Formats: sequence, structure tokens, C-alpha cells
Amino acid sequence: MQIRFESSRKEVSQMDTATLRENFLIENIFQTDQINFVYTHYDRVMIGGAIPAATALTLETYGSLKAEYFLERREIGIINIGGKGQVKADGQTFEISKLGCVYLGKGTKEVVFSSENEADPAVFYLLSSPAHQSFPATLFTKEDAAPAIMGSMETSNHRTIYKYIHAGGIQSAQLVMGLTVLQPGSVWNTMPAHVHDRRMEAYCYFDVPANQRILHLMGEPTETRHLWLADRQAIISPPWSIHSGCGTASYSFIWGMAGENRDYTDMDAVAITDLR
Ligand SMILES: O=C[C@H](O)[C@@H](O)CC(=O)C(=O)O
Ligand SMILES: [Zn+2]
Repeated sequence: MQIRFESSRKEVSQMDTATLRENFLIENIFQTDQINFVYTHYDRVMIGGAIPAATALTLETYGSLKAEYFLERREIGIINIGGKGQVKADGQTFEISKLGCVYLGKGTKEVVFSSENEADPAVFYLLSSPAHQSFPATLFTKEDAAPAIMGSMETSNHRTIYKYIHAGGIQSAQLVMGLTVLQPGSVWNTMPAHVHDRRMEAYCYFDVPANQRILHLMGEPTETRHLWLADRQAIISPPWSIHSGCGTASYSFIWGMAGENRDYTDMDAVAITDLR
């Protein structure tokens, strides 16, 4: 497991492209028949992927967690961006289709990922944060998520936000998670941008056409930087950073946060005209 330490605002303002990418871009978590994680010290969030194809995959603990099992002191949100699959948690099986979400709380001992069809395997995005309290295992489909339409065609940011894990949805200790689907022809996410220094955030872009890219923006609002991301790549957003992107085609992405609260609307908006 790769461990990423924090960078200060000042350091980030002086990073070149390669250094920015080393610190914030997550390129290779999705590998067939593997579970891979990156551990970020921003709120101790773990960002991972699991593609069970030829075999089912069991979520194992990592030495650096010093825990008997992965979810001993953690909770996890799981969203499927691939074919139909299953998540088995302490004997309970959840069927999870594309864009479905399963939440598993602290104390869940055995977690197994599997796919219905090896040729079209489930692709599970995993986001885990420390938890002090246990909440029930819960499955949500995208229809359960009370979709919210945002933006407009005229400003190229027409998109649907599906909120799964948050104060008004699936209950958790601190994890907040959901996904956003851009309407055809719209390319901008999270514009106007915002910060929420009470919570870190991570984005994982998917359904990006192979020869297209996402121009992701980060940094303090008056000190922005950009990185080019491809399909199924994720990016860490420090609590003081904006997180916004523009695609060369329409796309979707999973967002997820951990920190001080679980209120989706706790954001400090940044006026477009104030960005630098
Ligand atoms: O704190 C919330 C997150 O940044 C995202 O939910 C924003 C987003 O999906 C969007 O505006 O497109
Ligand atoms: Zn945000």
C-alpha cells in the first residue's frame, strides 16, 4: 500500500507538474484480480479499487494499519463503476449494479468482492476513513439517492448529483460519498468551485472516453494548479483546495470526503471571478 503524507499550501504553490502528480494523482488502483489502496494522511482516508474477475477478492488488513482486520477501526464506502457484482459482508450478500453503493461499518470482519460475469467484471471504487462508532451495512441504488440536477447547458456544467453516504442518506461516522454524472455536452464539474476546510475530498473520474482527458483544478482559490487525468484515475484534494474539473468530453466521477462533519452543503463557495 502506498502512503502519501501531507503537503503544505506553500509547498503546493511551488510544485512542478511531476511533483504535483506524485503527491495528489492516483493512477493505478484499478487492476484486474487485485485490491489496491493509497493511504493519504489527509484525514487518514484510504482510496482504493478492486476488480474481482477470475476470482473473488477478500479485503485483507495492512501491516501499517496495526489492526486485526481492515474494518476494525474503519468504515468503507463501495461504489461499482463496472459490471454487476456482489459484496459479501459477514455472511450478508449485497447485489450491486453499476453506480450502486454499499456502506460497511466499523467491526465488519469479512468482506468479499465478486463479479457476476468474468468478462464484464465489477469495478469497485473503495473509500475508507477511521470510525469511532458502528453503523449498519446499507445498500443504495442510484434511484435511492434522490438525484439533484445542477448547472445548465448554457454554462456547460449541467449534471446530476447522486448523494449516497451523508447526513441525510446512509449514516456513517464521518464518511460522505456519492457521484456526479455530466449530461452529454456538459464538461465542467464543481464550477463555481468551493472549499470546505473541515473535510478533505477525493475525486475518481470514470466513463471518460479512452482518447479524452479531464483537466482537474486544485490549489487555493487564488493559487490554482492543474493536472491532466485519464479514465479511472483519482485525485486527492486537501481541505484548503478547490476540486473542479473540465473534460474534453462528458464523463462521471465519484466524490468522497471525511472530516469534521457529514453535511454535504457545508461548502464555502468561491466566485468564478475570484479564481486566479
Ligand atoms: O463537496 C462536494 C463535492 O465537491 C462534489 O459533490 C461536487 C460535485 O459533484 C459537483 O459540483 O459536480
Ligand atoms: Zn467539495
